[in-house]
Amino acid sequence: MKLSIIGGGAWGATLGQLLVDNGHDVIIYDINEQFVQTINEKHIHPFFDLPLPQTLFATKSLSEALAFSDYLVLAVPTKVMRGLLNTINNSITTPKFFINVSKGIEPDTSKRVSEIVEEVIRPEYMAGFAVLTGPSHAEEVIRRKLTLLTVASKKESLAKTLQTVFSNDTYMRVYTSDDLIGCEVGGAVKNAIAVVSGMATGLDMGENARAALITRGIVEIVRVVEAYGGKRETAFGLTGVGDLIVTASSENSRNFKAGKQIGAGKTMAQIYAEERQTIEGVRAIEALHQLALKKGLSLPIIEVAYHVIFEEMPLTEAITKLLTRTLKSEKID
Ligand SMILES: NC(=O)C1=CN([C@@H]2O[C@H](COP(=O)(O)OP(=O)(O)OC[C@H]3O[C@@H](n4cnc5c(N)ncnc54)[C@H](OP(=O)(O)O)[C@@H]3O)[C@@H](O)[C@H]2O)C=CC1
Ligand SMILES: O=C(CO)COP(=O)(O)O
Repeated sequence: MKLSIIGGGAWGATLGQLLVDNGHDVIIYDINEQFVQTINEKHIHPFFDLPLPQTLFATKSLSEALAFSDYLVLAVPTKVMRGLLNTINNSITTPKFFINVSKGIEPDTSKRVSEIVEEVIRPEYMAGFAVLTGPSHAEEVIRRKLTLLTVASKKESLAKTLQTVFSNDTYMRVYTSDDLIGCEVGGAVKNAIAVVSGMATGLDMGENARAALITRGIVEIVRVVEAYGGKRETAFGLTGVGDLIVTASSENSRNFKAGKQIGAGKTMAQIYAEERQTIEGVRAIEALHQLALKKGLSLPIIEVAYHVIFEEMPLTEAITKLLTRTLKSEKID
């Protein structure tokens, strides 16, 4: 099959290698001239300094990427997603399948990527939508380490096709799901919880506290998944708990590392100045804070992060706020 990857950063370029390993023809589109050159001339991953397949080709031309195939893998940060989709909508001339691999929720609108795609792309050019997500640090997939993902779509046939396209017998096994909402939401909320887990680690609160945050974070994932109309069971699968486990305590996670730096006293401005790569969790915290207000959801861990990051509340004060809430039963409601 032919596929076009839109965004050649850590994840997009890694998926490029996976798809070439699986025997597909791939083009990567990225706005970053240096990334495109690195992929085409040095055959090196732009972030990891590891070899990429010689047949993996990158371009700075969106029209070339759109003309190449009918399958668009959306691998850009969610903050540029709407703008990019508008450009795509103005350039496409044939229907496309959209496969989102980014993880986030749009602040202000509280929209998931599937909703943004549906809103922006003219219906006659929308062949189908799927999300491919789960616990998958690019740092490991690029080294062909064993990884399980889930592909979800309202169209069962599309999910099944993509399951075959992305799976292989050596390091990648893909499951299907019919719960598009649950899968999309899990990936976004776990990033927010990973930031808080990093904060606790940066503050040297200990492993008990981190386990507590991760476990109570699962409750917040469940609440958000259900608030969007997703299934509770999805929150406990690869795209929820699975992705939370891999993100919320890993030095490979940009979200966890950003949280750690906040815990150690850095401001977001300092962190952004030092980190080239996408930190989705901070934007998710803003979006989820707004969602909690709109829908009356109880998301205390995410609220703590919001106070610290967006209202400059000292982290220790935010934690006291969390601990002095009314005592209650552990059950998920
Ligand atoms: N890294 C990982 O392990 C995983 C990441 N993801 C998700 O994938 C998404 C992308 O993450 P990741 O690859 O890590 O991020 P990176 O920051 O590594 O890469 C993003 C890439 O998109 C490019 N880009 C930005 N704006 C545009 C645009 N308008 N058109 C085309 N390309 C653009 C960036 O270029 P420039 O640098 O010039 O801005 C950069 O090359 C995120 O939502 C993330 O949560 C999901 C699973 C795993
Ligand atoms: O989504 C990821 C792993 O599944 C990557 O997480 P980070 O963006 O925190 O690095």
